[in-house]
Amino acid sequence: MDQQSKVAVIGAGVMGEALIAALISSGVKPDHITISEKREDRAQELISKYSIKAAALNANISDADALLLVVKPQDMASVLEEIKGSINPKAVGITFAAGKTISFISNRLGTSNPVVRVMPNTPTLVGEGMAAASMGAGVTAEQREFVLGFLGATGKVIEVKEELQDAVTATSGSGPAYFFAFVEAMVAGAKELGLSEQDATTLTIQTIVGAAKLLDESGKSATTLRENVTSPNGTTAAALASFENEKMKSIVAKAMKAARDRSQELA
Ligand SMILES: NC(=O)C1=CN([C@@H]2O[C@H](COP(=O)(O)OP(=O)(O)OC[C@H]3O[C@@H](n4cnc5c(N)ncnc54)[C@H](OP(=O)(O)O)[C@@H]3O)[C@@H](O)[C@H]2O)C=CC1
Ligand SMILES: O=C(O)[C@@H]1CCC=N1
Repeated sequence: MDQQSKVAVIGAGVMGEALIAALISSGVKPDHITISEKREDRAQELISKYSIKAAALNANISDADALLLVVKPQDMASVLEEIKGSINPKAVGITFAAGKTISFISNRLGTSNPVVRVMPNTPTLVGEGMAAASMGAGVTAEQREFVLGFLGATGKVIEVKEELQDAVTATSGSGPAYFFAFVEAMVAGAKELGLSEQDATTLTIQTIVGAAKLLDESGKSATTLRENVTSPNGTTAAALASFENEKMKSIVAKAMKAARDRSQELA
C-alpha cells in the first residue's frame, strides 16, 4: 500500500472528517478517497471541501485497499452486514469505533480481511491528534506502515495491545472533552468572579493553549511546571489545596474508569 492506494471511508461525521484530513495530509490523493455517508448534505459538504468522491451508500467500495469504518458503535453491525459481500478480499479493515473489537469486526464480516483497531481523537483535525493502533492477525507490514503513516501525518500514534484500547479510549479518545469541560468550568468560575464572558473565555483559552505548549516544548514534567507556578503560600497553592480537598485526582480517576467501562460495554 502507498499513496496510490484507494481508500473508502464509511461514516463521515466528526471523526470521519478528521481522518479524511489525515489521509490527505499523508499524501493519499483526494480522488482516491471515496466516502460513504448516510447524510447526503454532509457527504456533499465534505466532497466539495476536500475534492473527494462519493459512493452510493456502502456500494462501489470493492476497489478500496483500505476501509475506514467510522460509524457509531451501534451502527457497526449493520454496516458490516451491508459491505461484507462487496469488499476486496485483500483490503485492510480499520475500525475506529469505541469498544468494537477486532474479532467483532472479523466475525461479522465473515471474511479473512485483516483488521486494525484504532482509537483516534478529534484534535487530528488540526494536526494534533493522538491515536493508538492495534494490529490484528494477517495485517501486512505495508498495511501497518500505511495506517501508522496516515495517523502520524496529523499527530502522534502509538501501538498498543488490543486489550488496552478501552483504557486508551478513556485517556486520549475521550480526553479532549475532559479539557473542554474544564475550560467551560473555568469560564463559569471567572464569570462568577466578575469577568465578562468574552474576557473569561480569552483568558481561559490562552491559558490552556499556553500550558499545553509549555508541556510539549519545555521538556519539563507536569509536576515541575505546576510547582513553577505555585509560590509558597500564594494564590495557586490556595486553589490547589481546594482541588485536593475536593479529591480532584479521585474524581478524574473515577470518570476515566466510567469511560473505560462504557467502552467495554460497547463491545
Ligand atoms: N468523536 C470523537 O471524538 C471520536 C469518535 N470515535 C469513534 O468514531 C466513530 C464515529 O464517531 P463520530 O464521528 O463522533 O460520529 P458521527 O455520528 O459524527 O459520525 C458517524 C456518521 O456515520 C453515519 N452513518 C451511520 N450509519 C451509516 C451507514 N450505514 N453508512 C454510512 N454512514 C453511516 C452517520 O449518519 P447518521 O448521523 O445519520 O446516523 C454519521 O454521519 C464512533 O464509533 C466513535 O466511537 C473515536 C474516537 C474519537
Ligand atoms: O464518546 C465516545 O464514545 C467516542 C469515543 C471516544 C470519543 N468519543
